[in-house]
Amino acid sequence: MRYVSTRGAAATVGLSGAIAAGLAPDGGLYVPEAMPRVDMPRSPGSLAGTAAHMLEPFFAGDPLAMELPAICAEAFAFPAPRRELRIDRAYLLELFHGPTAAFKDFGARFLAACLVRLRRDADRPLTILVATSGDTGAAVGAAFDGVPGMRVAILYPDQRVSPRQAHQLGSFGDNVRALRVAGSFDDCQRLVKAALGDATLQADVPLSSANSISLGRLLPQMAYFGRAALSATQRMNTIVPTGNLGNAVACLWAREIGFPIGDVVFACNANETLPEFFAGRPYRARDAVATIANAMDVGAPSNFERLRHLFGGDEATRLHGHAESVDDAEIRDTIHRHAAADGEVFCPHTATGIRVLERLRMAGDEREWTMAATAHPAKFDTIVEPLIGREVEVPDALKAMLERESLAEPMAADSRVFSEWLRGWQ
Ligand SMILES: N[C@@H](CCOP(=O)(O)O)C(=O)O
Repeated sequence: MRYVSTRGAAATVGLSGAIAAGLAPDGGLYVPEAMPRVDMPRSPGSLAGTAAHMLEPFFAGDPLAMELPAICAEAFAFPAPRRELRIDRAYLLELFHGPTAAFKDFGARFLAACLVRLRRDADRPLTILVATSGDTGAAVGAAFDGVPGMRVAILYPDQRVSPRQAHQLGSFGDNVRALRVAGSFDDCQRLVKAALGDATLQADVPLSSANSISLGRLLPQMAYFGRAALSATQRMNTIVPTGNLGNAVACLWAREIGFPIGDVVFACNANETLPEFFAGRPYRARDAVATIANAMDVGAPSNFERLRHLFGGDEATRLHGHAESVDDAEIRDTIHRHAAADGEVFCPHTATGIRVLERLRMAGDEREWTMAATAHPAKFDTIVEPLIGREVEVPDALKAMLERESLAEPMAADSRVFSEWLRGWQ
């Protein structure tokens, strides 16, 4: 399998090359030259087993192919149950049972397992850059914490992540440093992409990415959608809360390779880049606005390039997807109402998906839907607890992380300042 850039101006590469680079040299995102078709397993099997089966053609011909089962076993070491909600014909795909209580744990651990193998003989450390609006950074920090030969720089928008997320981001060992950037998530993403595209900087400081721009993050995210779809009794219509569009593209790729996934709807917060596009207006990236579903505060979703590439242009993309915007008042109302009526407690991001389901029901849609639950509500205690009138139990791994010391350094939203900081990291 070979990979091409969405911008079409970079040489094709194998999977290891694409994972090592993170971003293509022309600034585009790597995608498979042709999407494979995968035979459906007879029964769902384990999550790690489904992942290895789904990803096999993507690894074909690559030095990592032999190690794929071991990589999957390391990454998919905790469950992703699809459980029936106490809401009519609705299921929740719980993706928050990993060490940092968000879906990003799967992809971050998969990427770490790949990069450790690719860098076995490297004589210089690799610095992994990650822009985060709250969840990715901690997952990547946890996956690379203390790993020899690997360093992580986490960039997050200062004051625009939840207090517990901020604590997590600064709670790792010396090889993981948290930078609180004076700006938005989109500024953080710009700094990361500028650094990755700077050949002179890369000669001094070898860099890679751990955002969903990296195939090593995106490909494994197909697995839990595929596994969940196999366990459903009919094609799995799916609502995916989304910001940077990584999870949504992973779900669509899983459908594209043949897994029984039906309609896919993107649930967004008040950041309207995608809802506006799907409503027929031209794609217009802008700076993110702050919301209580902060991990989705993205104004320029990186994976939009992959979406457009998958369907071949704007009109075709609009035919295959749909996006809805949910504002903070609706998110609050959804969390409050469901806790009171049926005892279901959702994080603000998952609540956007639940709200979109309610809109579908109001429009007469009677079908079965599955909502991706992106993070554990305990990460957003300051928002959720006042709405539900009680404490949310904190998962053990998150509790342990919150007991550690936490430290973050200030960083200007300026790529020259960031490059110098990287050069100065001894
Ligand atoms: N929602 C993210 C933003 C970055 O997304 P990614 O999937 O590209 O890493 C976060 O929580 O940081």
